[in-house]
Amino acid sequence: MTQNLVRTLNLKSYTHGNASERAKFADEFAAGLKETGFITLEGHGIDPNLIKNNYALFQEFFSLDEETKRKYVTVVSGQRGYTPFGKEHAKNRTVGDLKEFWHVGQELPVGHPLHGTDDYPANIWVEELPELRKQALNLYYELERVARNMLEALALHFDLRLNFFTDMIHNGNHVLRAIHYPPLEEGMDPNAVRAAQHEDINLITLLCEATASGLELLTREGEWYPVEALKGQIVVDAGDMLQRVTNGVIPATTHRVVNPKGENTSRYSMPYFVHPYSAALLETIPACVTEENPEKWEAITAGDFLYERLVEIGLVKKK
Ligand SMILES: O=C(O)CCC(=O)C(=O)O
Ligand SMILES: [Fe+2]
Repeated sequence: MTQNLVRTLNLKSYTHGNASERAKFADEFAAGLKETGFITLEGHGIDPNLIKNNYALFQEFFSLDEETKRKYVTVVSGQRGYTPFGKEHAKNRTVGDLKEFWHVGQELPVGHPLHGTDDYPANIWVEELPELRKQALNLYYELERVARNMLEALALHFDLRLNFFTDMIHNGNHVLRAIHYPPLEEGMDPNAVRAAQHEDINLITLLCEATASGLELLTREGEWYPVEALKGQIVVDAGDMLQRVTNGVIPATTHRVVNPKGENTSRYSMPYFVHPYSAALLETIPACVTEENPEKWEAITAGDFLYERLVEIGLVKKK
């Protein structure tokens, strides 16, 4: 494979461009999501040191002893704090993925009607790493800013009002997930993989460059293809919720993380799952319904959709 299938875009041509540059960015973003499901993004303006500091702090967290880490396992929903190794599995699989991770969620102001509700449990923080809170929240809101730009561009592409998606993600239930994939151990389940093939649940996902390769996308021709990001790039892909509101015009991207082929080392990554607020209705964009592409899904709230999927992947028990 000589040519890179994944398009690289520069966000500055949207945020600082003229009308035609903005339209070009929007159309290329949508084209990338349709062709391969991924694009790599430059010019997003996130300070490389912020990403570096977060990786360093989360690496420190994952290297704490098991007993200390287990203090941060939450009972609420797996949506905040620590999830131990092997718990999450892809939809329709029973073997757990070879990863442990930490979740940071939206912080709503005290007094906000949704503050502290089941949908927005409070974040928990690591006593042993007091610096983590500030660094993780800074990254969280920087990624939210980039997500807003990307979703506004998508609205432009679909000829919708520009705030069509950004209204949905106001106080969105986004999750920043810091993942550690430890080195493979001898005697592990031969079927276990770092992250089995799946689609993300949310609208779009932004991933700061991981510390090692392994991420792969499934092409429309059914072949696995490595997604490589250069230092400082963010990779962006489409989730189930975007597939749903676009009536499949933008399919959810199937991807996975394969086990290391060369050196057996840890891998760290930080996906940011961009979610609507829980009561937002996932309704089909009328222009995405045509005679050849009749409406596929009924409207559902983002919260109900998320709940169904969290049960399927083992992070939440059915009520
Ligand atoms: O680790 C990665 O690069 C991707 C992880 C991922 O796909 C996920 O957690 O949904
Ligand atoms: Fe994913």
